[in-house]
Amino acid sequence: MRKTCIRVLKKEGEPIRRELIEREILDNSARIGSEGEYLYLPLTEEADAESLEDIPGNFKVTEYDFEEQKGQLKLEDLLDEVPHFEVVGDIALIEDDITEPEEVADAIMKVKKNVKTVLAALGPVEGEFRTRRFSTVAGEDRTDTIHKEYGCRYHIDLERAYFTPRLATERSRILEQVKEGQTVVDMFAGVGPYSIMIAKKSPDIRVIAIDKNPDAVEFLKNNIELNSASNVEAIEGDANLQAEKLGRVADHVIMNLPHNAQDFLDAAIKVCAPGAVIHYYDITPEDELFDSSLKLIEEAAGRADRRIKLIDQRVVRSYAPHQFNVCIEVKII
Ligand SMILES: C[S@@+](CC[C@H](N)C(=O)[O-])C[C@H]1O[C@@H](n2cnc3c(N)ncnc32)[C@H](O)[C@@H]1O
Repeated sequence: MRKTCIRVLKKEGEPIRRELIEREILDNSARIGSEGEYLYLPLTEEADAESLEDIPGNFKVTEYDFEEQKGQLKLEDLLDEVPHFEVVGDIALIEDDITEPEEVADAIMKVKKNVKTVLAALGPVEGEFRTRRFSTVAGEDRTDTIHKEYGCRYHIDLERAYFTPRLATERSRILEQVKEGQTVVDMFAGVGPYSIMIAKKSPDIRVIAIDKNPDAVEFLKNNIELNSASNVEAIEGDANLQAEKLGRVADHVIMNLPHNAQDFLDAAIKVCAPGAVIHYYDITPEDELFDSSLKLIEEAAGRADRRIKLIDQRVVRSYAPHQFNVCIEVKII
């Protein structure tokens, strides 16, 4: 069957495949095509110019003759309405406001053969450590799993430490910016998805990964071993106190603590070598996406007699109605 699709170099295909899945526009009824150095990723009928906007990477929208993904059962065949859910390792996560969660969980396990457990979130991400509680709706009664992302493996317990697969593309975007010989300070490292992926790029990159949650740091240390990423130094503690001790070592500072990152800006700036880049994440309303956060960064730099140069500001993903997860990147001079 001939379909509209994305043509991308094989070596650059994975982030784009993930992005299409996240945007729910990868057509599962067709088998991904492979010819020479290219992959052909089939698009759903819903894919249009708007849904393809801002996908990072080099690709071309074209047509291709796909083989059908034979006999593949789809969630749409089993459910009147397919709710939003995400998969971490072999665990599917559904929201707590779903009507008939057992029916949804049953359908997910029938269609997604790799899913062994379906958990329903009992509330939003909360508290200092940004964790959530879950109840088991179907399958094995556990909250830990191994998640694979860009060739790295992460052992995660979803109740004990924060993790989302929805930032995979964003993490790879940061990865592109880090060069051999540089030092990265990941101030809120969690179980290590930014730190480990960056460290795996080159043994000549030094990563200092800080987190206050002792459970997250336990998983981070395991994941450093699991991925043989010995160039990551895991530090348990408060990012303000730990960063203070480091001096001006960083070429990149990752501040992935939306809602609260502003409380750590003074320490972040102190850790920046001249010309270092701060990757600052926030959750902001649609009518004020970047300006307030940028002002906070500028004020913090001023307090340290440093100047900033704006490099980039972008929406990473939508977070809630009229609210967005944004990333602001500034050079600290
Ligand atoms: C949104 S999560 C991000 C985790 C990780 N960067 C990721 O992408 O999965 C924020 C992390 O900051 C940690 N955290 C919260 N307050 C902190 C503090 N004062 N110092 C260091 N880490 C902190 C939490 O434990 C949590 O793991």
